[in-house]
Amino acid sequence: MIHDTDRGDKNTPLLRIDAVSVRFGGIVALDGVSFDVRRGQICGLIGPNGAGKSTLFNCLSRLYECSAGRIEFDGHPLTRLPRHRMAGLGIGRTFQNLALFRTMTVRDNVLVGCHSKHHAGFLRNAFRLPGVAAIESQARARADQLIHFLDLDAVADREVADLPFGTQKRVELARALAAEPQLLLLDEPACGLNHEELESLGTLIRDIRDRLNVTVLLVEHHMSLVMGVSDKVVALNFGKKIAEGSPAEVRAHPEVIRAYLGEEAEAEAMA
Ligand SMILES: Nc1ncnc2c1ncn2[C@@H]1O[C@H](COP(=O)(O)OP(=O)(O)OP(=O)(O)O)[C@@H](O)[C@H]1O
Repeated sequence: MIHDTDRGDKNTPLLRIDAVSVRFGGIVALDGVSFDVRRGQICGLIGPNGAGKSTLFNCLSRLYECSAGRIEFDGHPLTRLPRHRMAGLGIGRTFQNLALFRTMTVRDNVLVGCHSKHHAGFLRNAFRLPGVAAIESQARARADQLIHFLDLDAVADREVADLPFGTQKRVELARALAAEPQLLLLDEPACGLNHEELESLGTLIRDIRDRLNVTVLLVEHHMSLVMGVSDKVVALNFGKKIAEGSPAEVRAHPEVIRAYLGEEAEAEAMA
């Protein structure tokens, strides 16, 4: 619908995490974690509380610096990029606790996302120089497409603060997609959703990949969602990668069972 279909070399992983470690004083939040995410993949990242999932997301958004290791995005080292170059690079993100402009309408929130990619520059905007109107109308068209894609037409002109939590989460998704990311980082998208919303979330994540050509890295505690939607799953525990593979492989991995359920459950599962 909206995205370029062929960006970058198809054989290079879109995201390469290579021996990444993050330390906070004496705490090792990530300890030599490596894995790749291929273009067009939905990759689930799981692990018990404190495993290091958010720390990894924060490294990908450059909110945290890696203490060691390297992250490559689309073949380029992300770890050396200045923070101000992150906007427009092609990594979109949603947050566990929504990060929306609550007193703005749905449409304006999505437009903010469009402008983070196609800003016309302060002087151009201030003097309404040629090109500004075209950029503005492209942004509006794109916002309308995404509002429709996320089934937000009926609330497009309502203030975000007045909407149910599940709807606000879809607004956040629309805004992240408005910047035309190649990679979308979803931080616990199922958290706080009701049963019905949960059911449609899996389909929506697949649609984002299939119809918008966006690669997805998903942190999620809701196991049936992450196992149902992911092409591959990476499991962390105490900052280390303990398993990587298909959902079925990771679900059956003894270290994953031990991390989630304790050693007794592992013995039961093996029996
Ligand atoms: N800014 C920080 N300062 C100090 N310690 C931190 C910081 N951020 C994370 N940590 C620590 O790093 C470890 C990994 O935390 P992280 O939040 O990445 O885990 P998580 O897998 O996302 O957990 P959850 O599922 O509960 O969100 C934890 O021990 C946490 O306390």
